[in-house]
Amino acid sequence: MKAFVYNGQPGRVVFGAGALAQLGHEIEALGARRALVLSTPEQRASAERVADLLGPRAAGVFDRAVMHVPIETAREARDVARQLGADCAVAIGGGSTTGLGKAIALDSGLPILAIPTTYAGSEMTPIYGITEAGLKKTGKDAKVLPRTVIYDPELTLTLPVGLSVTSGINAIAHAAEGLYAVDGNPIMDLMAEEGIAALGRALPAIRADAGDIEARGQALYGAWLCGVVLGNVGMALHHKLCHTLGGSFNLPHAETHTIVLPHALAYNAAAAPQAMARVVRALGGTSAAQAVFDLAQANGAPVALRDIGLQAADVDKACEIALQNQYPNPRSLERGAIRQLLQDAFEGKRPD
Ligand SMILES: NC(=O)C1=CN([C@@H]2O[C@H](COP(=O)(O)OP(=O)(O)OC[C@H]3O[C@@H](n4cnc5c(N)ncnc54)[C@H](OP(=O)(O)O)[C@@H]3O)[C@@H](O)[C@H]2O)C=CC1
Ligand SMILES: O=C(O)/C=C\C(=O)CC(=O)O
Repeated sequence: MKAFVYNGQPGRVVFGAGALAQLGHEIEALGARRALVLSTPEQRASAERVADLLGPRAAGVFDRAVMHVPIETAREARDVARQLGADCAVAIGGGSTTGLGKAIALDSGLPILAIPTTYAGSEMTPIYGITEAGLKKTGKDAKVLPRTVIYDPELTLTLPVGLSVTSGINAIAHAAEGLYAVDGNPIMDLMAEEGIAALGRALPAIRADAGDIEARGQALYGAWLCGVVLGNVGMALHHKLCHTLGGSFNLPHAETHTIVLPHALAYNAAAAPQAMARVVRALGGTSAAQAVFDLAQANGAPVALRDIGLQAADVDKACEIALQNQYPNPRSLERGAIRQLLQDAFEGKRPD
């Protein structure tokens, strides 16, 4: 076995249908007395439910979370947290809301209690992202890792099937890249394979019945494991491409991950055969790239970048940006092959 470094990250998880009922106990365990509840505008009702459960421990609701954490929103939320004397942030929602909690924690050190309702996995990582003047900057800081995570599958029953599938494949992407990360390790490999397998089982079941609580639980379990992998090891080509396409062309996050992942895996296949074998073991089939493509297509997800807003003229520009500030990757980035990868993803070709 090759040498490796493993960093265990602290964090408490309360998991199960109905787990939201544990919120009061968990807030008390954090020693918090004035929690600021965060949500997107559309999920305000969930935030109010959380505030009701917190009773006198709720300092207020801030419902203006948006994707990629614009600095203006982060500043506004930080001001509100200060004015209300908040000593904790409770984030209920997807990666956008957790990301806002992280922006507050980065500034103030307030502990975060996260209640995820998508499969993005941000709640398991010390990674934050803030967008300023159209540029998203990401970084790592232990302060932003949520102290407690409540995974309650009941809260995900309203997540539309289409988003469930693409968000689940966003999670699979974290694990798949973790399998060939430069700083990967056998513990993360175990979690990655188990996380991919859980999502591979759950997504078709959710498509068949969005109210299947067992499948919703499997999906959250998979998202948890994949999020841990993202939080522990580095990202590679796939995440770089997605950050380029999301950041510079404003493409939707989970859909972009879903479309790009099969092509990134095809690009890396020969350079990372053991990683590919684990993905195949988790999803079935004979090729990791095709297994992910088929999972997406069979469950109604978009497979072509042109269908989610990328213009043909943007492909060259995306290629140029993706080649700058490269993330470590098992296969070196070759301009012609990356251009072809993007073209294939643009057209929605099934990888060979
Ligand atoms: N730092 C990290 O480690 C990571 C960060 N991220 C970041 O997180 C963001 C993406 O996260 P993601 O979760 O995909 O995006 P969002 O948090 O924006 O959620 C995606 C969609 O899911 C909907 N939704 C969420 N919960 C529910 C629910 N219970 N019922 C119905 N609809 C729901 C939201 O609807 P509505 O708009 O109505 O609220 C939204 O349209 C990006 O900014 C990404 O960069 C992602 C992964 C890891
Ligand atoms: O951009 C961030 O907030 C940090 C990481 C991610 O979004 C990971 C991902 O691309 O899903």
